[in-house]
Amino acid sequence: GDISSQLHGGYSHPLARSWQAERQLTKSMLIYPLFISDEDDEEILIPSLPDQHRRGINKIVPFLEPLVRKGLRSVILFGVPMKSGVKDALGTAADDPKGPVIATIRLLRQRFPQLFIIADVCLCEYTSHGHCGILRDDGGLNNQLSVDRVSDVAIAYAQAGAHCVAPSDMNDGRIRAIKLKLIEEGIADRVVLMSYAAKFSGCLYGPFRDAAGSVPSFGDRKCYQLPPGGRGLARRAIERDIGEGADIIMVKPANQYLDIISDAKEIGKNMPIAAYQVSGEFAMLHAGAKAGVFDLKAIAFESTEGILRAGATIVVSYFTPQFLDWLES
Ligand SMILES: NCC[C@H](CC(=O)O)[C@@H](CN)CCC(=O)O
Ligand SMILES: [Zn+2]
Repeated sequence: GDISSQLHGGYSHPLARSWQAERQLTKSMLIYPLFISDEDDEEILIPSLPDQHRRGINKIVPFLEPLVRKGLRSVILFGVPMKSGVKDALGTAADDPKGPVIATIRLLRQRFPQLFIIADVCLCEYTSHGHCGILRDDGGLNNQLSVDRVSDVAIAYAQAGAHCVAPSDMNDGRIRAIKLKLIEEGIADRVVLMSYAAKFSGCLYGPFRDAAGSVPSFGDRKCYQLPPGGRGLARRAIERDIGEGADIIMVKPANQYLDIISDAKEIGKNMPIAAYQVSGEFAMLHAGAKAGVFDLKAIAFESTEGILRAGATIVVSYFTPQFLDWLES
């Protein structure tokens, strides 16, 4: 037939096939989530999140040493207060100078100078009600109080030495508030502001909430995380956060939201786009592999390469430790 119908030759060799990808997965694209307990010697497997643990500050360095040696470049910290009586309506413990996140930021900065430390910023792990902000009497989020509090926590993490703060709260205007406070503190030039700009409500965060003890005590997050059908709303949230000063835009979840990642890349064409393969997506892949649907390593690569194909060059992945081995070989 007509030679123009012949495409097979262009991908007839493994190297030619790899050349078809616009972006190749490398170790430096990967961010590894860590759950930091306030029980210093704890190291507990998280049943619903395969291969992941909640660790106290005394267990973090020995765990990270081999990973850093293998090329781990970045971690994102989630504080998990396990001690009783810590949580309150304001999430006061979030920026406790002796709390797990601030202590771990300081420790990791000192122990692993090359490691890029990202602090997730939210209140849901620290509030008695489990919501990502401060509540009004009617149970909704008080936007001003929530934004004031979230931005204060972000500054505390930055002052403690976090290279990057990543507010996952989804309160309106928190990016602008954090950027302004970073400028006021004179540290805006040394802190990356990564916005969870398009973060959707839905059913894919269950294992994380088990791990972090951050299940809302009532209601849900549908009034502040985006509705899964809201593609235009996500585009508006991305545009807003870019305008408010975000340095990196993150989309979350990832594999169920590849169109949003490509929208984010189109809108934020001049900036890096991150995506978070969340706990439910990760656990689902493990369940599929366990059920014999596919090989775990194969689906880890195929799902992550799909996230890159959509336009992300930064991936928050619970597969990171294995990728450090798989990308080596
Ligand atoms: N701050 C919200 C945490 C949020 C899940 C939730 O809505 O509870 C994510 C963490 N940023 C969950 C991440 C995950 O499921 O892996
Ligand atoms: Zn939250």
